[in-house]
Amino acid sequence: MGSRRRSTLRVLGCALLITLQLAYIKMAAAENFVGAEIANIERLLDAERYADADSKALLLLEQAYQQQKIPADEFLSLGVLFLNTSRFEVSKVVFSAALERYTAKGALSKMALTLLHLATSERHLSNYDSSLAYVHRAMSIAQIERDDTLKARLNLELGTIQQQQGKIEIALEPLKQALGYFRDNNMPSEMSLSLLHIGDLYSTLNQTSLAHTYYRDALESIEKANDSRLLGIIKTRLGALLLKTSSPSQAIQSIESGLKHLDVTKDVGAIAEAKMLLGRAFVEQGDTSKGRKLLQEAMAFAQSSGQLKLMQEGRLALARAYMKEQSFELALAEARTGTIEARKHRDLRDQISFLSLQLNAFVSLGEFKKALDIQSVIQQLREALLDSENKSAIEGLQAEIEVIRQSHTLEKLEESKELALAQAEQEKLQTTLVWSISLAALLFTFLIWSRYKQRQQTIILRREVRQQTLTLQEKNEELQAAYRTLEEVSLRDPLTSLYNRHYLESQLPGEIRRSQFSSNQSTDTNKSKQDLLCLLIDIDHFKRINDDYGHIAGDKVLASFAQVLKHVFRLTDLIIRWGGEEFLVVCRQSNREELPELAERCREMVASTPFDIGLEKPINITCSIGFSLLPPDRKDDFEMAWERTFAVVDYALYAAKLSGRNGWVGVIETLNNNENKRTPIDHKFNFTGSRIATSFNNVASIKWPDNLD
Ligand SMILES: Nc1nc2c(ncn2[C@@H]2O[C@H](COP(=O)(O)OP(=O)(O)OP(=O)(O)O)[C@@H](O)[C@H]2O)c(=O)[nH]1
Repeated sequence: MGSRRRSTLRVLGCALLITLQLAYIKMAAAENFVGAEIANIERLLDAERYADADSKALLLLEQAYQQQKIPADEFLSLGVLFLNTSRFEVSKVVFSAALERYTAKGALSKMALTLLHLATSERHLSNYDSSLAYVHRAMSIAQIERDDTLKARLNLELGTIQQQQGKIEIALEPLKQALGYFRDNNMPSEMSLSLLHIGDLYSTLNQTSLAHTYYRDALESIEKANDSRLLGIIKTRLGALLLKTSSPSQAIQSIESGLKHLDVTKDVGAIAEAKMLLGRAFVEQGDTSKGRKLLQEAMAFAQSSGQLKLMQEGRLALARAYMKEQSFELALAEARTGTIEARKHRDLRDQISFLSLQLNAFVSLGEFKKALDIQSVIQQLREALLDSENKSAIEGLQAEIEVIRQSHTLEKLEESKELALAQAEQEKLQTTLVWSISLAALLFTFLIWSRYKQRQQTIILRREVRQQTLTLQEKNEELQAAYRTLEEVSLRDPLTSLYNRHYLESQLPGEIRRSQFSSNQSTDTNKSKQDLLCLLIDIDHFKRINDDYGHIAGDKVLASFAQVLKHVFRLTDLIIRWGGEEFLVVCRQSNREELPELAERCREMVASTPFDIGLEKPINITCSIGFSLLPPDRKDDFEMAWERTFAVVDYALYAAKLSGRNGWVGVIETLNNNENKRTPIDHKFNFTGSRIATSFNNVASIKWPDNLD
């Protein structure tokens, strides 16, 4: 008997071991699969088969979503691959997936790193607002984590964004902060990159000798680190500077030497930038056809990777080349397109450059009236630019004045300290003299001295207390920022940025109490805006969208759907992603009579909005809505009121779906005396009667769920 039990146990043990091993092998196989796919994608990128690499990466992402298993670290490194090959649209999508996963896991450091990469991708695509938003989110995490290296890297990115936005003076501050940190911590590559960007700023400001010094420093710092990519970039920037000081042949030499370094690295983005510069240099030297060829090559790359800034730079150079060749009409066409693009992106400097070109072309064509018109537009733009630069400069000056004021105060303090010391010395001499005369004088001097000492002690103590208070304040602010970040993470749905049901649960009891209190307080005349309204909205046949176009397209529809809801409802209404493709809206300070109008506005807006899912044509969708007054009948406690309301709107939504979708059904209010026949909803929720509204023919045509059984 005993031996049989032992052998049964052994068999069970073996089975468990095999199951565990199989699960492990399955997991390892999935990871190996992702790893192998990423290696394939890397090979495609190396072979410059970008379109194939893009679609393979998106497919991999889709599969990961379907299996609901996103290996965040692998996707982070995949994103970096795309970022380094200037495929910014794809890198954005891949980083977003990794960020979603890291956010769910609460991995703060990884979140911050991914946010930084997202900021870089958005910057290259000239989406500066999003880029800045990502940097600020990452910065608050770096603060919580006290990660100074990350802070410095974020400052470097921040300065680069501001530089590209044309905010030259403002950009200098974060770049110098980053440089200081990298220098103190002996990080040559990062230091060199910061020096390079500061050099760029001075070059934009036409302070060429300062720019040259920074570029030289950047070169010196990188030569030790032997980083070909940076070496190449710095040499091309030096070339750009030489071009400014009108030495095209020297510029060509420097850029070509830079290109040699870059060719080894296969950094296609940096190579395109260098080709752009080389093209400009050839145009400047007079070899316009060679220059134009290089410019067009670089512009094609800028277009394919969505880099507007680079595209505009190329367009400007191309227009100048046409001017040199006296092809004024062609130059005019390029300059016009450039002006329109620059206006679209509110880039004043670019607008002025392109308009100046148009001006020259019109003068050359003898069209002086047009030239004069353009001249006055340029003048206005220059004033606007001066205005915005003045504002930045004034801010900078104010900061400088504050620093000078502080240093003056310190100097004064120092002087008074020296005076005090001299006085003490004199007193000491006198004391010695007096001491030799009488003991009483000695005692008197001792008293003065001890009082002076006491005062010193008090000053030191006060300073320490002030310091401690400051540190405490800083800690308090950091803690509050950390709380705010954590609250954001747990109360928002990452896909649509709408609040989730946890948020509703935290807000609703207060709202219900407030509504009940104000409707008890108010007279009949001002009761009109005291109701709470509840609408449950569900996208029709959403599963088909996932099945037909894929999960990523489904996600895009959900995100755009949330935007439509924000248009339909007021800022003060609570819009919640209830789950999947279901959304719940609670309207405050409303009147129950508004319910049908609101539901119809929402239904109509959704049905008439085209939803872009990345295909050639947008798709159309519809939604169904169930609604009710909140609460529909008795003024119960919060739990009862909310449970009953949700059951009613859910039932009404189900009825809307059964009655044909793309419509709404709901309860405006319940009635104490009922003259009409009770509907299935009255029976279901024990209402004496109710006022029902619907978008379908009439109340009698509604197909109620219970009628089906
Ligand atoms: N893309 C995407 N799909 C989701 C998400 N959450 C839920 N879904 C899908 O939404 C679909 C909901 O399908 P159903 O509940 O059958 O409803 P439906 O197809 O909209 O049909 P009706 O509601 O009856 O009109 C399911 O296929 C879910 O997988 C999400 O966050 N993203």
